[in-house]
Amino acid sequence: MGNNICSSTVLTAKSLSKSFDSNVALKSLDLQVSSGEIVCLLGSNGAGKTTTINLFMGFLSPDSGEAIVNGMVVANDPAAARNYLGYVDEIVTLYPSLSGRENLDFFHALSKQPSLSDEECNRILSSLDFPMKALNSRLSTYSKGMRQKLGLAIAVAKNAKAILLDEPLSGLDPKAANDLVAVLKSLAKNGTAILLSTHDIFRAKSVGNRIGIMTGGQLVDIVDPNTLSSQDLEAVYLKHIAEGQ
Ligand SMILES: Nc1ncnc2c1ncn2[C@@H]1O[C@H](COP(=O)(O)OP(=O)(O)OP(=O)(O)O)[C@@H](O)[C@H]1O
Repeated sequence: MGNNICSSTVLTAKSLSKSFDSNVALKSLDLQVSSGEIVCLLGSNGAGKTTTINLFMGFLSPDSGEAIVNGMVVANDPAAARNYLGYVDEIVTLYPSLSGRENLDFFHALSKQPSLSDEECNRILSSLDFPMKALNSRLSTYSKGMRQKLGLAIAVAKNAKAILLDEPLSGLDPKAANDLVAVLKSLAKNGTAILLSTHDIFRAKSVGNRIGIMTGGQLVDIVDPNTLSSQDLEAVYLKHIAEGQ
C-alpha cells in the first residue's frame, strides 16, 4: 500500500450471496478491503459487481452471509453503516438544478455533520483538483469528471472510511480518467479504503492494489496487478471469462 497509515479492515464480505428469483447475482463472496487500499472488481456485464457494491451500501439485503462496514453488519442498520461510506455511482446522482456548492451542502447536511465553512470546502475541493470557478454553477453544466469529484468531495467531507464507486471510469475521456485515478490514489494514501467496479482492465491495473475478477456472480480470482503486465492481466481475465461461459 506504500503509505504510513496503519491499515485496518474497513469492508468485509463474508459468504455474501444474493439472488433475484432464480438468477444468482452473487454467490458466496469473501472479500476484505483495508484502509489505504484500492480494490477493483473487474468483470463482464452481469458479473455481480454492482450487486456487491449495493450490498455494502445496504441498498439490497443479502440472502445469506454478511456485508460488514467498519465492524457493523450492514443489514442490521444500513443507515448507520452508510455513515462510514461514500458512494459514487455511474451517473453520479446529484441535483442538476443546484450548484456544486449547494449539492455539497445538501448532502453534507444529510450526513448530520456541522456545516462546511468556505475554507473547509475549498480545502477539500482543491485536494480533489476540482475547478473552483465552477463551484457556484449549476450541476447540469458539469462534466461527468466534475460531478464525480463533487461526489468524492461529499465523501471526504463526511470523513468516509470507505468509498464505493460503480463504473466510475466508463464514459470518461482519457485525461478525466487519469485525473480520477490520481485522485483515488491520493484518497487511499490518506487512509480511505476504496472499492470500485470497472470493465477497464488497463485502468484497473494502474489504480488497483488488488484486482478481483468476477464472472457469473463469483469472485474467481484476486490478482496483484504489480506482478502482471497489462497483457498478462488481460489474458488472465479473458481466460476466466471464457471458463465462466
Ligand atoms: N434489481 C435487480 N432485479 C433483478 N435482477 C437483477 C437486479 N440487479 C441485478 N440483477 C441481475 O443480477 C446479475 C448481476 O448484476 P450486476 O448488476 O451486479 O452485474 P454487474 O457486474 O454490475 O454488471 P454490469 O457491468 O453490466 O453493470 C445480473 O444477471 C443482473 O441482471
